Amino acid sequence: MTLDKNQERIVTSDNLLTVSNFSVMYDVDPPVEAVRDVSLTLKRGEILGLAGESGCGKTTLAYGIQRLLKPPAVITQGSAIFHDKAGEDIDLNSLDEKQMRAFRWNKASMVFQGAMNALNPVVNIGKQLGDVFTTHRPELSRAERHEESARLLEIVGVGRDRLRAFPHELSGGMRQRVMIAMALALKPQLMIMDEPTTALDVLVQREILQQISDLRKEFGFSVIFITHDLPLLLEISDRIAVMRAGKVVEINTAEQIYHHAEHEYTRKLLASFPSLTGERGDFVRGTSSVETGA
Ligand SMILES: Nc1ncnc2c1ncn2[C@@H]1O[C@H](COP(=O)(O)OP(=O)(O)OP(=O)(O)O)[C@@H](O)[C@H]1O
Repeated sequence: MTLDKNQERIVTSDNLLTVSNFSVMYDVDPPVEAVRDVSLTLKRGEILGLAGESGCGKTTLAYGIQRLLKPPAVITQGSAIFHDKAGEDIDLNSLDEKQMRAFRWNKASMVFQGAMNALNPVVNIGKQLGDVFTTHRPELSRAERHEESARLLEIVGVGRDRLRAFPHELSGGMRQRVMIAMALALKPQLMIMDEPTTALDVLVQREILQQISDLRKEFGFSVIFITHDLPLLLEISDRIAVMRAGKVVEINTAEQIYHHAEHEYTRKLLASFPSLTGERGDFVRGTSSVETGA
């Protein structure tokens, strides 16, 4: 990867996140070992897809990394280390609640499935975006907040002219773009997206994903993208981690996963998507994919 001159000395590694031996249990009767001894790394600027059938632990892993899990979930072992671009290694386990909240907005943000429904229906979207800056960038003036919010709406393809729109005046796709704008507001280094476009129609979904892929090149953030839509992951991911029953059974580039899957379960998963196996099965990777050298 190329580094700009100022960063050259402080960025020590190409990895943004190192997850080691991470396990999560739901302490119910009988206990559910939802994530079992997962280790993986996320590179700077890459899109890592988390694939696997419903219930395999994708969401639990992502929430666990972000310390968003609530009881009965218990992290039973392992660590997640964030390699900040300022050169510091942050052990997410060591942060208290307040530090973790700041971390979540500033360094790593999250877009959930159905996030668009989380917008406040009686507050216009410009104000809702502006509130992110009021809370986390109190040094900005009102005019600067306004300009930043407008710029964000522009880059996610909503348009600055919608600043005063209320959520109900926007389509589902547009509202989801607003949520992505919020997640991008503080220029995080990591975005975790959990089925962020599942509720949207296929064309809108593809358009938004293409945009995310372009934006991460422009802004240099990494993405962990969760979905059970493997064909979609093959299109947009640089690498894919396949999960089964709480474990990562295979992790490799999208091309390798598609053409040379090593694990029998990965091959089975691929075969379960007719669009990948029939004559029309060749998936087309967008021009936006990057070579990670993984
Ligand atoms: N609050 C809970 N209490 C008990 N078990 C839970 C709880 N939440 C999740 N689980 C279990 O943990 C396992 C992993 O669930 P998780 O939601 O992480 O999977 P997933 O791969 O994200 O599935 P999906 O794609 O359906 O969201 C499943 O067996 C699920 O039933």
